[in-house]
Amino acid sequence: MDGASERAPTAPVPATEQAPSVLVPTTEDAPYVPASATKEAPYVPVSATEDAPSVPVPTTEQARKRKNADADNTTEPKRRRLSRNQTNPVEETQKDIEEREEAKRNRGREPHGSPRVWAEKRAALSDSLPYFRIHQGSLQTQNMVPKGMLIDSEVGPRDYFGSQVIITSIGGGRVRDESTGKMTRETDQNDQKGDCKALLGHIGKTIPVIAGAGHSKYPVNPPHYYCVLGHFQITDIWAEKSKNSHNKDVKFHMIRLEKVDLKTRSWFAPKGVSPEVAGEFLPGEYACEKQTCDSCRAESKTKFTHGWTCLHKKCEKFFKFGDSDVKFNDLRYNDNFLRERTQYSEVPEDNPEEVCPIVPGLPQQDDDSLGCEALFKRGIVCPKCGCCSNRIKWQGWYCLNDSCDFELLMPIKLVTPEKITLQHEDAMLKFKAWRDPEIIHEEVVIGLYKVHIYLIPVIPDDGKEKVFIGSIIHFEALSYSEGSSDPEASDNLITRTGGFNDLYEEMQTQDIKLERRGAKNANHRIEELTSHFSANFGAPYKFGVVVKDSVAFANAPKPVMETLLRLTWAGGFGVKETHVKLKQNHPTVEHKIPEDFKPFNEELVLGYFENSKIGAHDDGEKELGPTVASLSLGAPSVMSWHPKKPKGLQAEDKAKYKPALSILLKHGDMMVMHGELIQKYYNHSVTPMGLHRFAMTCRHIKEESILDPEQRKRSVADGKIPDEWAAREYNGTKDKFVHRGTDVEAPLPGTPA
Ligand SMILES: O=C(O)CCC(=O)C(=O)O
Ligand SMILES: [Fe+2]
Repeated sequence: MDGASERAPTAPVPATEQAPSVLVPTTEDAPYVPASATKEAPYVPVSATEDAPSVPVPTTEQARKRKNADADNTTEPKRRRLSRNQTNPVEETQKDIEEREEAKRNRGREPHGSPRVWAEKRAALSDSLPYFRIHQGSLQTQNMVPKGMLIDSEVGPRDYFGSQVIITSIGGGRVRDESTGKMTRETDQNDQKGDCKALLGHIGKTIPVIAGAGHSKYPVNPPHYYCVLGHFQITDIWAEKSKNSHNKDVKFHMIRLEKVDLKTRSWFAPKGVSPEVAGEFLPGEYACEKQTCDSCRAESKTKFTHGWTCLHKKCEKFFKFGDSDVKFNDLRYNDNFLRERTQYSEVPEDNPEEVCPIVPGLPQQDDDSLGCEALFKRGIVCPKCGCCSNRIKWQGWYCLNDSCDFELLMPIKLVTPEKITLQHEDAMLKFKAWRDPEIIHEEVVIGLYKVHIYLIPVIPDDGKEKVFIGSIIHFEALSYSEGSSDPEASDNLITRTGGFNDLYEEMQTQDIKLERRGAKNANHRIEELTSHFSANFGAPYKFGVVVKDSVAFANAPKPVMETLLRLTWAGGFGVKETHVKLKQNHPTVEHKIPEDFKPFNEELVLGYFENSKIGAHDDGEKELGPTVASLSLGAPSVMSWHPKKPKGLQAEDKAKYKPALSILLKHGDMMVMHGELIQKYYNHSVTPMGLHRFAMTCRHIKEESILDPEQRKRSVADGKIPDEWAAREYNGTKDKFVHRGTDVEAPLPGTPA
């Protein structure tokens, strides 16, 4: 699959209603050298200076261009851009320079303690914390209630990061300036929308706060990129003003958060520094004065060293400081505002640690769960070291901290045939098949398969001749279609000894070593993982990605090899039948639909949990032959093909666009795509409708396409079918495994006598 290719982001942002406002923060561009997992390993600070070299992290637009789309995360919010000739209004003042120096000093300081929860990668953080499930943005909300917040690299001149107090601007409504890469605010922030509305409705509420090492005002050198700071109370939200790139005033909102537990020293207070210097105080020690505005009669705190101003944005006196011509960037908060502490009125049932524990509990399987429900695909926080750890392996969780040995294994319970039948019945009620009228549908029955042959054209622009570019062939295993055959019968494809139920059971009981892999921004801090788990057998499919742990056919487990024989039959039959049908007078693109079938030398196994899926992509890498065949086991799933460029539709409307073809792949069904142009003109996607599914897909990797001699040698060796398997074949007409070229039944290698 052109993996990194065209895979549409799959799931919507979980647990939040609005598109996150702050995107990949700017200092995502700054290099972060992950502290190795040991506590002593220092965090190498992101230098606060401008000359910090930047890591070329793709902007979302670049990322889109790079066609990454497989990730198990979020839809990417749209972002407006500033044109190149607009200038960034933020000029550096003397204060900025001093603060930058201070920030540098802070970055040299060791923290007083260590965080209870941490992560090096955003996907691990967001996968593991119920209070921060968003993969982009800085505020998680649920039904407009704030649940958790991240402060990272978007740091304004008045942002404050102390041992007990955090002040930051509320995200939303900013655009990225193309020339500087920084987020800037061009228009007034709407407080009736998004994060701002959610936060304004919850002053006094407590939420966990996470800090990213990209924050230039971090008071210490943090041990990891993302560290949970603890529970904070929202004490103040107010409006301020700054200038946009056209030097016009824009209004936006700031938020002040205060640590709930003021009695215990913060882990992120600098080590060896007195509480007073670290900014640690108790309620009653300081108070910020208030004044009533003589114009709007509302109260505002005296927040700035420049003196009092009305902070009610509709008032005519809003943000006016006497007669002086204040430069907004010069304004600083006064000490009393930073030092006052709010008495937290603790109602026992509202104890934030009970309502939302900073270290969430480990997932637990009950009698009714299989272990592959969506909940079990989430990450965990390691109870030993606090490291947020994605579920990467099919078998369970392994702490991502190299120096921690915690593991939590959770074998999935056997999915019985009865469970598959139930899921199948449910899917039949919900599924609506769809075929574009331009696609020709033919049907033949062979053995116990009802074979649907779809001849696929390039859907023509008006007036042009329709040209066929290949076929999609769906082998429907008859036992699950109308007029199903007797489940007890020995000729039942699914239930017979050695049939699909047995194959499915073997796949479940053998360790196939399925893993989730990096889909987007691989190896970077904002890497996303695929939604599904995978393992490759035979010739390595993707040098660089899956390849390192690809297993040669010689070492592949029996169900993988059995599937290879089954799909080889389906592929050969599909290619033959495609040409039988095309010869019935259908115009084709010559030479693009070969008549000979190139045997498979690769098999990719995908494992799907509940809600896993594979987003739109093609299997059109240049190394691949023209035929791809797959077998489905377990939960039924919807497989759809979309034209890549729908006529007259803008890219944004693509999501609403009907696929050209949608079929239901059921337990035991096989699917063949033949013709390389199908991959050029169409994307496909698969969405399972159940809890547990395997898809095994065979391809032909063209030896001659691998330029590196070492890689080519390995590809040929690994893709070689061991003699005992090569001596056998599947005869689909008779649903039998036979000695190759004969009619004589042959037991499969590894079958108990
Ligand atoms: O899950 C499936 O049936 C298909 C998977 C697929 O498209 C792929 O492996 O490229
Ligand atoms: Fe695919």
